[in-house]
Amino acid sequence: NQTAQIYFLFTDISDTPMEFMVDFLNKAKEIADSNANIPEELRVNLQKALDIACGLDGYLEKMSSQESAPLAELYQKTMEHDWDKVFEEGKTQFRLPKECITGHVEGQTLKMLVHMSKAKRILEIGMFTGYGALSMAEGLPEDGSLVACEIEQYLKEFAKPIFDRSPHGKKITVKIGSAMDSLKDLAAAGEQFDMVFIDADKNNYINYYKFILDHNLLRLSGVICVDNSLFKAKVYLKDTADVNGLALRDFNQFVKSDLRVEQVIVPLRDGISIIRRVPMATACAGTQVTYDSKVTDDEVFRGLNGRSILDRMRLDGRVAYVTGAGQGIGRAFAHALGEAGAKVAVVDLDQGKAEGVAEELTLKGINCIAITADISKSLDVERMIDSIVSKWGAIQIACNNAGINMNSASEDTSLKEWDQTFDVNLRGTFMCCQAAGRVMLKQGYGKIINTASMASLIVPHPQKQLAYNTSKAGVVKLTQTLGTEWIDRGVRVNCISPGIVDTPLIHSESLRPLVQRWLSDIPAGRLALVTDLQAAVVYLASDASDYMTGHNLVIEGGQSLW
Ligand SMILES: C[S@@+](CC[C@H](N)C(=O)[O-])C[C@H]1O[C@@H](n2cnc3c(N)ncnc32)[C@H](O)[C@@H]1O
Repeated sequence: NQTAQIYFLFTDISDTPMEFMVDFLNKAKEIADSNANIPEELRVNLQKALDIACGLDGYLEKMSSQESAPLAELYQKTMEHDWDKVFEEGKTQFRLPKECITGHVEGQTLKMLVHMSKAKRILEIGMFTGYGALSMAEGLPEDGSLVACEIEQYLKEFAKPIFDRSPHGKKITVKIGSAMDSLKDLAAAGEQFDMVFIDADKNNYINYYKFILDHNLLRLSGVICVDNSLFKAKVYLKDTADVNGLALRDFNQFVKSDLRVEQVIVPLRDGISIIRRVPMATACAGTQVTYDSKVTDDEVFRGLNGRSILDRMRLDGRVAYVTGAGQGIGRAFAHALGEAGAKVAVVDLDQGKAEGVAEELTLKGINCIAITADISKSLDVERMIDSIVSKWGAIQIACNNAGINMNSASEDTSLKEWDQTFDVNLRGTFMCCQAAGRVMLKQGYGKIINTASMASLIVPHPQKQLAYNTSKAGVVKLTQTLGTEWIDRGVRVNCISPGIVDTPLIHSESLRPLVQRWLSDIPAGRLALVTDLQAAVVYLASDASDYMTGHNLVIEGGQSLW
């Protein structure tokens, strides 16, 4: 049986419930085969059970993504090493069984959990030769880090050359000593982790777990993974006398009853518990928890409607549009709203640009459509709103960002330039606000975010831009008026006033020489980047800003204050 052969390549000592099951079935099958009185049907059924049990681990190995070359090397080096000899030579304090390595499927599972939980800081308790540590480090972002606690100095040296060969090894710091002492040091230093992997001495699991939660080593909504939580099935077998099995049984029960967390045990290999720290609202739901008298049990403590502040900034299920989204600030707004969970209509005068940004969003898994519209034309504005509503049935977020800027000395400003600027910047913004506002007033909910400008507050110089400055001052007054007129019907209107933003527009031949001059006027010492504005649009689009209306949120590196 080929799958059985693959399976036996990986381990020669039974260590997991499935491996024990295979052993027992093999023995039963042997007995059946050597006994002529056994009914054929029993033999056939035993073989079927054996095929299922035998095939599982090999199949999981084959179907899980391949491990990296350094991980494969680490696995092989661990398997080939003579661990009894190093123990007898006094190089390790304990006799280390090579089977305690996490290995391919579990390593990939941990790496996947790191990705899914977006962990940046990981704590591992019990590193052995570093297979799990390196697997998790591979799932971390470039600036992520992992602290591995290990009692054996020998193992740190064993793992080092392979960590050094991996591009992810630099994320790992090994702390040698008893894990409990290391946890105390980490807590004293105020460290916190997004994910903890407990995989050391089984009798201490409960102490590690309690210490981690009681000393806030796990951040809010962090995850603890625990290896061997099925402990060779001993946690649920009635006749268990094994101390480690009993320790794990108590541990599982303790976690199950702990209101601060939720747990599942995944029956992979020897069992992996995934334990999530729950928000206070979930922890307290349906329970009569009585706190210490110093605790104020209110919405600040539990989170408004049970949602933490970052959850309240999520835009999942909302429909947004952004005008002028083909480039610059509008493109950054479209990405930001999409990343926060909204569906986004990417609106631009230039069809190619709108489609380009929509393609970017699609690649990131954001639901979107591209719409070509000239927002200075009322028919285009109506068509834009109608197509969004017919596609998605609502509009919760309207981001009126499209604008133009032309430079001329005021004595030379033509009426054509004035009208064109006002047609887009003010009349166009008004038409968009009105069309989106009508939909939102009917819904009883909406967030309008207009792009104004620092030019609404100061007169940027030395460039001359009368029409632009005046139109943007108009956008602020439009925002204030609508913001107060519609708030009692659930529609908030705010605007963002960026300072001078580093977009292709300011690299034009006429403006480029002015950059040095502008920089000397900006306390922050640099121009704004479009990414500096993204959090503001998400905040104003979210429930977290519900009490804010008619506001002009100025983001200019302090320029308007000098
Ligand atoms: C099951 S192995 C860890 C496997 C490892 N997580 C991996 O990915 O391959 C357990 C490790 O915990 C270490 N260990 C046991 N007791 C410890 C303690 N009190 N403090 C720190 N490490 C300990 C052992 O030396 C051993 O290397």
